[in-house]
Amino acid sequence: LILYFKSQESITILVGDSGVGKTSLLVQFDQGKFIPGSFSATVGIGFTVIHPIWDTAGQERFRSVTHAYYRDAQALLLLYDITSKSSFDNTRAWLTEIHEYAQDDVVIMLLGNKSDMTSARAIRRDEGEKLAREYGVIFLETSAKTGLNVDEAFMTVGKELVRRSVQFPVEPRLHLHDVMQPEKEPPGCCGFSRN
Ligand SMILES: Nc1nc2c(ncn2[C@@H]2O[C@H](COP(=O)(O)OP(=O)(O)OP(=O)(O)O)[C@@H](O)[C@H]2O)c(=O)[nH]1
Repeated sequence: LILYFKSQESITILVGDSGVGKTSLLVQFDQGKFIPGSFSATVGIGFTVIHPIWDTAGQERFRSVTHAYYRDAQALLLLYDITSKSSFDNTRAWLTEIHEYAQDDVVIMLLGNKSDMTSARAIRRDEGEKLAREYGVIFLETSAKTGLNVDEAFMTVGKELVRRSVQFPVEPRLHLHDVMQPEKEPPGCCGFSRN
């Protein structure tokens, strides 16, 4: 699970089974490139200076830590791997957990990742669409490898957050300086004003 802090003090987190491509998707969005191979296990909560990202590696033993973060998320990207039926089946459990711990008005997006792997596909696009309809969430198929729909996914979430903030303005719940070490923040990073 990764926490991704973006402009306007919105917090987006990526969730989904291990290996579905959460880190790869974020790297593709952030740096516009695909770095093949698994990322070395990020233990506990890590930090990258490029953008403020917390990565808790999506491992079971960190679950209690990650539950606390659901509360502060304005948006959630829930990923499955289109070549892995179990990762797709588990999205229901993730959605249950999200509904239990996240805010009621959180923006949720279901992403079928690795859509470039057409010959190994195990989940049809319409199965993803159907699940998304059932839960009333937005759906896209993405590829962290080719970049397909990666920007669109983050942009769609951003637009939805703006739309909702116009309709239902709320005070930000978590300030960046509550969770970041000031000396690690690059000047002008992230469009936040510190107050
Ligand atoms: N072909 C293809 N491979 C991908 C894609 N996204 C990720 N991968 C590969 O899938 C593997 C897992 O990707 P990660 O980004 O580490 O997955 P993760 O969800 O962050 O995994 P955890 O950190 O264990 O939770 C790596 O070998 C990636 O290179 C994709 O869109 N297409």
